[in-house]
Formats: sequence, C-alpha cells, structure tokens
Amino acid sequence: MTAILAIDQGTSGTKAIVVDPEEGTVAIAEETIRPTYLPGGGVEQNPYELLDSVLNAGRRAVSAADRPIAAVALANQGETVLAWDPATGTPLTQAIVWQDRRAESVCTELTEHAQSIAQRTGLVLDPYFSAPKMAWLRRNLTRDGVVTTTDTWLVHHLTGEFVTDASTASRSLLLDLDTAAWDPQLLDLFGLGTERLPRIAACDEIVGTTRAFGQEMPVAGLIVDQQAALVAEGCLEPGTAKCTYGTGAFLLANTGLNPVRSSAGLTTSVAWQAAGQTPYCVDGQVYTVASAVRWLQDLGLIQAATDMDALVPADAEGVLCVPAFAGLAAPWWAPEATASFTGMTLATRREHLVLAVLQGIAAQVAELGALVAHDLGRPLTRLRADGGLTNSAALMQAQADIAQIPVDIYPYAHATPLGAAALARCALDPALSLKEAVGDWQPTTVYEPRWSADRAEEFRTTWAQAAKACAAKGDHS
Ligand SMILES: O=P(O)(O)OC[C@H](O)CO
Repeated sequence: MTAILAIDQGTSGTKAIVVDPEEGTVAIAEETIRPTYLPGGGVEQNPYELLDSVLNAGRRAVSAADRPIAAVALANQGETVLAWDPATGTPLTQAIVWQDRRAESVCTELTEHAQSIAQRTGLVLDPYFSAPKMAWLRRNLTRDGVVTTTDTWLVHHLTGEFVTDASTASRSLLLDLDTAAWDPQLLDLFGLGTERLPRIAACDEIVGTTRAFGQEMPVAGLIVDQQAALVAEGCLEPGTAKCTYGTGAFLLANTGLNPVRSSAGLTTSVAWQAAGQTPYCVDGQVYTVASAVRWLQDLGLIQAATDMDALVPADAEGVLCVPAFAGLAAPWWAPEATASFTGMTLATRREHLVLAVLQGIAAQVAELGALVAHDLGRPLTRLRADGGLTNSAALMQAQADIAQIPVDIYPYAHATPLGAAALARCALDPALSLKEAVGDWQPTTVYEPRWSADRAEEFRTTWAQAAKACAAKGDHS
C-alpha cells in the first residue's frame, strides 16, 4: 500500500497526482490559480484560493485513484509568503508571490550587508527571496500573527503542525546554509528577530497526519517545487542539471554535499534533506516563461501556447527579446529591469516577435547553464527538461541550438509531484534509497543542437549585450 497523493502547489495552478509504485500515475487533478498583478511590481494570490485548490485537487485525485493512499506529499512555490493567525489559521494578508518586486526597498537598505548575507545563505540579496518580502509585509501590511512561506500555512491547515522543510527554508535568506538552521543574526538584520519561525523538517520526514483528503494519511515529502523536479529527474549526482519551464524557468544543478558559493552570480540552496544528508544545488532563474507566453496571448499575438510552433518562422530576422517582464535574476540581479525587443523594422511580423521571446528565454537559460558550468568547474554535457513548455518544439530546439547541448525531455508532465512523492516514499520506508524511489526514465525526445557553434556564440554575445542593457536600465542604485 504505497500509493502517494503528491500535490504541487505552484504559481499558476495546483496539481495533485496519485502515484502508485507499480502502475505509475493513476490519477491527476488540476486547479487554476490566478495571481493578481498590481502596479509597482506587486504579485499576489488569495490564500484561500491556494488552500481550496490543494483540497479540491487532492480530493479529486484521491477519489479518481480509488485506492488506499499511504501518504500525502506537498511541493511548494518556495518564496511566497503570507501572514496568518496561528490560533485559527486565518490569513491576515494576501500571499505575496515570489515574483513580487515590492520588497526591493528592504534589500536596498541592507546593501552594505549583501556580501556577508550571500556568504551565510548562498543567496543574493534580492526581493525574490522570502525574508525581504516578510520584512516588507511586516512594515506595510500587518504586525499581527506569524509570517511564513505558504507551505507552512498549508501544512498547518492539513495537520495543525507549524513546520517547513530545509529546502524551502534555504530560499529565505534566513538560513545558515552550512548548518541548515535559522540564523538569529540574519533574522535581526531583516527586523524579524522576534518572529516565531516554523520548525525545519527533513524532506523525508513525516510531519503529521491529515484527514483533509478523506482517509487519514501521514504528511511527508515537503520540498520546494524546483528541487522536487531535480529529484524526479534523477539529478542525484553532482554535476547533473535540469531546467523546469513553468511560470518561470529554473535551472538547478546538483553540487553534492558541498554548499559551493557561486562565484558567477547564481544562488545555492538545499537540494533536499533526506537519509540524514543535505545535498545542495546551484540555481539560476528566468522569472517569466509561461508568464511571457501568457503576455503574448493577452496581447493577441497568439491564441494559445500551442499555436507557437506552427506560427514561428525559422529565423527572427534580427528581432531580439530579453524577456525581463518581472526583472532579471541571476546573474544580473536587476529587479527593476524591464523586457526589451530590439531589431524591429517595418517588415517585422508577430511571428518574429513570438520567436524572439522563445529565443530570449532559451538564451537566458543558456547563459545560466554557462554560469553553472563555471561554478561546477566542468561544462554541462546535457540538460534535462520538464514543465509545460517542453511541449513547444520551437522552444526546446532553440534551447539546444543556443546552449549547444542536447536537451532530454522528461517523459512525464508531473516532475514536481513525482519528486515529492519519491521523498514521501522514503519517509514511509527508511530502507528505500532516493535513487530506488525515483527509478529510471528515458527521454521522450532528445533535441540535438542544429546551429553551428559559431552561430550560437554570435547569438549569445548579441543577446548578452541586450540583457546587460536591460539590467543597466533597471539599476537605479
Ligand atoms: O510555481 P512554479 O512552478 O512556477 O515555480 C515557482 C518557483 O519555484 C519560484 O521560485
């Protein structure tokens, strides 16, 4: 009886699957989440929309699977925070989403500490991470209740416990990366010294039990969504890397038990904590990927994401896009950067703009791949890819062309919940290794580079100049 209900609570939706070790994924249920985009860089979600989506998707998946469930696993967005009343579980604010840029002022105030913060946490002082958002929320919204990432709130609703996991905590700027414990000095620095913080659990730990999905089941396998995908794609050895193409694109590479501090402007986090070990990963982000595609859709340039492949021409005819629709992350760290299109003429058509967006995403991921290689001290030889936009052959081919490495497409649409489910299985059976719980997989498609190395290099150089210009415009320091 080891079927697992695994829930991926993400930015644009919640997906629940029931995965059976023999039969694979036997049920899937999805619920859409609609974040609100506010002027000034605010991005919010209604906490009840998150909770209801978890409960509804979970219940629908359990009902469709029609079998005993051994545990529920939960992957979360990582850096999205809210304030809530620990006595009642009532939210006191909206959820402030990881894409929200409003905490930039908090980071600016702490600029002189940026280096020591980076050394302690492995992260860059940027509003992307949880602590600046928590501080901003405390100053601007409420001083009541507790302020935590969304996983803690959701798990509290499920189990009554007050807990997060080591990978999520490592996305906060409040965790000492070497000891994987809250760092009181960092808490003071962000003005959060008096906050009640959740206990940090391992990812393969049973943290409580819930009846929220009908049957009583243990809750185990808490992890950040990106790290969960890293697990599912079998990136268990140092040097292996994956990129998830979701709301944003997130490139993560396993660095083993060494919490290597990036010298290339990337960030380092806990990959997972399991079997008493804490492997780490370096990561880089493209903040807007499906969000950029949705923008194309909102503008009427495409009807749906599935239109893109038929529409795009072989060449963007010199149109170049830096898809910095919500600022630029690693290695530029320019939260106020905005997207750019250059190289347009009167002959430019919508299909050139669409291809330029796809190539811009691929170029940014390729840039991150080069930086990961720098930190690892060896080139990436392949990239494992998952997420909804791996369905776009145009995007994946652009990725192989521009990065000049083969791209292996993960065969399942649910890497994130599958990774969380593997950790939950380890929690139920400590004799099971993570490698055994994950199992093997073969790519459905392998995209080989078709561009020459010279063409790719020329494109990357031109694109990098455009990105630098965007970052410079966004740098108001
Ligand atoms: O919700 P997703 O799948 O776009 O992922 C969110 C990221 O983990 C944010 O860091």
